[in-house]
Amino acid sequence: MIKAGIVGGTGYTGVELLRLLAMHPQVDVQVVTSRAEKGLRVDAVYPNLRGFNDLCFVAPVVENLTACDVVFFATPNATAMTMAKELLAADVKLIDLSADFRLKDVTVWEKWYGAKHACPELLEQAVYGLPETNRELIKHADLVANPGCYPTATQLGFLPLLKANVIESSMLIADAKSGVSGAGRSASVVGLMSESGESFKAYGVPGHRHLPEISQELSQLSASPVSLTFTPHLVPMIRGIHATLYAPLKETGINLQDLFETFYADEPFVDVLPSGAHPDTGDVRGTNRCQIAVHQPQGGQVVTVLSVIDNLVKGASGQAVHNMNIMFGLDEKTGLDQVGLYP
Ligand SMILES: NC(=O)C1=CN([C@@H]2O[C@H](COP(=O)(O)OP(=O)(O)OC[C@H]3O[C@@H](n4cnc5c(N)ncnc54)[C@H](OP(=O)(O)O)[C@@H]3O)[C@@H](O)[C@H]2O)C=CC1
Ligand SMILES: CC(=O)N[C@@H](CCC(=O)OP(=O)(O)O)C(=O)O
Repeated sequence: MIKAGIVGGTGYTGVELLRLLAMHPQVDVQVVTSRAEKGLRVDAVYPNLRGFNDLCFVAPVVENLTACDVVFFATPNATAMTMAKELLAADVKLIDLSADFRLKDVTVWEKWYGAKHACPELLEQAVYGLPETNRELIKHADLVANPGCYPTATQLGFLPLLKANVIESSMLIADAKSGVSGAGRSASVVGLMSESGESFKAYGVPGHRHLPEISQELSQLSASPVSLTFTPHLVPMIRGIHATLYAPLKETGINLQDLFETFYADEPFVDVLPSGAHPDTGDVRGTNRCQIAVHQPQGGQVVTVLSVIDNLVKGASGQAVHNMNIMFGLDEKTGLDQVGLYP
């Protein structure tokens, strides 16, 4: 059994990790941290875990985690980087759900995250954990930077088109919408029912911190430079991301459906829907799946890709478990092969 620890076990992605790992046949969660709930039983704070977890929350300190084989950081940005070096030195593999190790250039990271990076020397060895692009590197990684939720939905939609070099990579548009759980569990005015219910707004239009992440990763796959306009929106739902992606086609006679189906034929967690489909976030809720549809409206010059995920699963904790399966040589679907909730 793989001995796992979770730092930040009371947040939305931490609790989602606890749910997914409770159903994983080869993982034993041995440590779960929380500063606020330290000493309390996990299943007293989260009764949905009764019968699946008899641990108590402990403090997030290195000494509590060094006996683990793998530690997941489900913590705010700038937290994992304060403990990563010591844990790696103790032979613990790390999967960070935050953005601490996603960007390769420390000056770019410090600009977008507004903090000083505590261990820029680890950025080089960190592997960006999008299995669909980095599977071979993830197999041998000790430190995995789990992708952001918007970047996951966006990259998976653009990837087949960029790899096939059939779109103008300097004119990409990503119009993405997220449910409110994307903002985490901390209390905030924007998360109030009376603020986000029955209402819909864009935010981060001048620049969102996921822009450099998406640009960095897509640039590595593209034959020509990538330029992206990215607009996130907050929608009144709890889970889910819907990304509507646009790009000009270099030519119009391409069989886009065939291109996407072939590209993702062997991917366990990317499901290309039949021609003409309109994916629904409700169909991937609670699953590690990304469902994608590709359209060419009126047979014109622009390709429109629709990409949906559950932000807490494929956009965070499910993808983290997928990465763990790859790092430990398990069948990639272990613990993740589930049918979504409906409705
Ligand atoms: N929500 C989402 O859809 C997604 C989130 N992410 C990323 O995953 C990470 C976690 O997100 P989410 O679960 O939403 O966040 P939450 O705000 O819901 O939870 C944060 C958790 O971290 C703990 N924590 C906070 N500060 C510290 C600290 N300094 N040291 C140790 N533990 C700390 C908190 O517990 P306590 O304070 O009690 O210690 C809590 O358990 C973030 O970096 C987020 O950006 C990535 C993709 C999607
Ligand atoms: C709806 C909402 O607020 N979403 C968050 C992004 C989700 C996330 O957690 O992103 P990181 O992992 O990169 O921090 C936001 O826009 O800040």
